[in-house]
Amino acid sequence: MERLNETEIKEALRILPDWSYEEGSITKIFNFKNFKQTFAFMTRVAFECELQGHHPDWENVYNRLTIRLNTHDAQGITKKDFDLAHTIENLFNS
Ligand SMILES: C[C@H](O)[C@H](O)[C@H]1CNC2=NC(N)=NC(=O)C2=N1
Repeated sequence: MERLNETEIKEALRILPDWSYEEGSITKIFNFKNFKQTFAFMTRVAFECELQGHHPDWENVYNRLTIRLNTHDAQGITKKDFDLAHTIENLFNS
């Protein structure tokens, strides 16, 4: 899949609240009430990742979840990352 350039990435980020482009990934920090809520959300995300064949680099510390998305094969950001970011947002907002 084709790598997006920096202008395309900035443009696509405009409709993704609190996501930013940092160090080769698109990233967002999610905060929850507690660990259980956080891990429940991670589980829902994990099933979607399997469906999409695309997976985040993520880090969980108690009620905080940092998600970073990039495409290894393309060595950058592709539409796959934005598709997954939108899926994650939809799950977060439902
Ligand atoms: C072998 C497997 O299909 C690849 O490693 C997939 C799986 N999940 C992936 N996830 C992400 N974020 N980037 C990839 O390039 C990627 N590639």
